[in-house]
Amino acid sequence: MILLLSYTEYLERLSEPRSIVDVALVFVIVYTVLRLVRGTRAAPMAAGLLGFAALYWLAIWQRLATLEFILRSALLYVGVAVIVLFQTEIRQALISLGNRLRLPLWRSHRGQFGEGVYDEIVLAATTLASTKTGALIVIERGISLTNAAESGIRLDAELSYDLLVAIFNPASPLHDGAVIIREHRIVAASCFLPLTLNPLLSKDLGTRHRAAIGITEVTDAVAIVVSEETGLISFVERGQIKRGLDATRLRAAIVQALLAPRQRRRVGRLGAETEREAEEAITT
Ligand SMILES: Nc1ncnc2c1ncn2[C@@H]1O[C@H](COP(=O)(O)OP(=O)(O)OP(=O)(O)O)[C@@H](O)[C@H]1O
Repeated sequence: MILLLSYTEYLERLSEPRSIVDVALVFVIVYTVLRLVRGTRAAPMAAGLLGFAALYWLAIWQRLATLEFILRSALLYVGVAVIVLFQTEIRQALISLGNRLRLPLWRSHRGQFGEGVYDEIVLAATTLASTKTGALIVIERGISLTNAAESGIRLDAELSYDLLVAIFNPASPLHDGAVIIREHRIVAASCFLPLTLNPLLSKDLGTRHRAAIGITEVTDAVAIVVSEETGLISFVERGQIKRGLDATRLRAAIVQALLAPRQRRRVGRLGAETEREAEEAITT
């Protein structure tokens, strides 16, 4: 519509309160989209789309009828292609938007895990890592993991270091697959998770790591992986994997992810301090 207005007419309309709201909304949307795609595989494609938009604008401005016709015809297909190619990112964006919009009372993770629970998970992960025992632990947040839990063996047991280590012991019939944690309980073990289809992931990452990334792409859960091959501990959130964490960093990542947003901001500063301390300890 704006493209049909003359430049001066457009500038005149800009001073109207409604136009100010209009421009502010567009700014917020563009800023949010850029923040969401930053650092993901969508970023280069977003740049390509901007190029497409710039070319389309040039075709209209310079009245290049053939180019404009071709680009206009391609618009519908570009729209469908964007939805198909970015389905993971769109799902993630909607989950994150939904979580932000929900009233605090509706949130199922309210930072009530208790410090002890984090320590049980961290201690189990580091013990398993020291013996190069493979493990996959998924922690539920706002979105229910009932479907994934139903693919495994239901436990509904109190979360403890001993139980986690016993489950992932290679001699245990439950060691294959993922453990799912809800609040302070182990809901199920030996669960099957959806694998990520992200083609940009390192080829070093096998199915355990891909399952961890997959579940965090389709839900807001976080996952902890212990590699059987390398003994490295990884933390996965929103499809992003942080590898080679020590106990301090793993704890900081779990605390940061599980606290309610308001507490998260406060502990974010503490987490940064803890990370700095850990870095200092490594370098000294
Ligand atoms: N879809 C899945 N859901 C849950 N767990 C899975 C899934 N696929 C594989 N696993 C787990 O991963 C194990 C195989 O890990 P694999 O060696 O292929 O992956 P990896 O990422 O290289 O891990 P590691 O570094 O521990 O070897 C399986 O024995 C099973 O426990």
